[in-house]
Amino acid sequence: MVPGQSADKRFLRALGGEAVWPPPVWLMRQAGRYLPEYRKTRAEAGDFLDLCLTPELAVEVTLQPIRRFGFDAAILFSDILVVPHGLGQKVWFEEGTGPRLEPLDSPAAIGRLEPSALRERLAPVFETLRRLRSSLPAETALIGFAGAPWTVASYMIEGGSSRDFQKGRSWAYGDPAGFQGLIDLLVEATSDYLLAQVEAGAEAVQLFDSWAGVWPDDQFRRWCLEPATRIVATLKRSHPDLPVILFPRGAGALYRDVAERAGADALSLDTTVPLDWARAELQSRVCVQGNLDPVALIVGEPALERQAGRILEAFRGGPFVFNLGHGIDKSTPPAHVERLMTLLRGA
Ligand SMILES: Cc1c2[nH]c(c1CCC(=O)O)Cc1[nH]c(c(CCC(=O)O)c1C)Cc1[nH]c(c(CCC(=O)O)c1C)Cc1[nH]c(c(C)c1CCC(=O)O)C2
Repeated sequence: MVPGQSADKRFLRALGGEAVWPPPVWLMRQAGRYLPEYRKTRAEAGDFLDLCLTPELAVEVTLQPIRRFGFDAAILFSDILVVPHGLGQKVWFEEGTGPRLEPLDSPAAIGRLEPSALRERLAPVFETLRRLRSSLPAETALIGFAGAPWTVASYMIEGGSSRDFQKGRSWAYGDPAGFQGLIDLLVEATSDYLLAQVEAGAEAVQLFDSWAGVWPDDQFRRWCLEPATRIVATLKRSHPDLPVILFPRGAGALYRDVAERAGADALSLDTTVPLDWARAELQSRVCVQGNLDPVALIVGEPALERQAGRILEAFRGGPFVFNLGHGIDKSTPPAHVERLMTLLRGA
């Protein structure tokens, strides 16, 4: 058990391999701009990074979707880009353009990162988790998270979002040893960051590899699968019972390699993963989580019931957590989330 973990929570039982029915549910990006109460707190905070690093506000926005919908798990409110911030890279969020970073453009710039400062710089995140553990309902599990090394590296190198991550991929092909240096640094920083989250009260952790789907298979194994495997191993060395969820978004057929080799307890499936294949090849090995198209949730009925129904039918009888295939969109009507919860609780 991880510190203070309670194994009777439905979400944790599913991650442990039980077929829990009706299935536990939470939604990626469940705290966010589709909620009016989030927009209000966000306006008070000013800067997005301040919202992430002010425990009082981060606790409030984490709890907002729990109060409204009663999800089985709360995910820490933060962002994957607090890790570059914790390493000393300049990170800011611009209205309309999304995240911006001072680009890391040389091996020398990697040398200037400060892994030893990360725990102190991100101390407010751990305080947020401690407060959440004492304020969440007894049946609600608390999820910690981090971005996976490749996805975080891609933002660090590009200096923000990108369509195809050409700079990061070019570095990996042109100077694999140098790029490995950055990935290794991120494997260690991410493992340490997640360990600190667990010590502060996270009962499960999810690793988001949102851009895992851009690589040929050999590069995927080197830059996505291997780093994730190392992080899982480090976490399990200190906390053998800590459930770990991996989200190699867009990995396609390579999801099976992840299920077989990474040592994770659960895989979060993106919207394109075929249900029958996932049931046979993935759910036989790990708990699966997913994978409703966020657009079906924007649209609502009748598409919502049809799409949610297919997923429930496919994964019933095995370890399963209902979720989206990617984060909830800001244009989603909260009433559609309400409708989804009614459907799921009556499954
Ligand atoms: C790639 C990535 C990021 N952040 C994250 C990922 C991986 C998951 C994915 O692929 O969606 C993960 C993330 N970001 C956020 C959370 C909070 C927890 C949750 O509710 O799930 C989580 C788990 C809050 C956020 N992170 C961000 C917001 C919106 C900021 C705002 O309120 O203006 C939220 C609620 C900002 C952010 N942060 C990031 C981007 C690209 C953006 C801009 C996009 C946008 O504006 O919607 C980086």
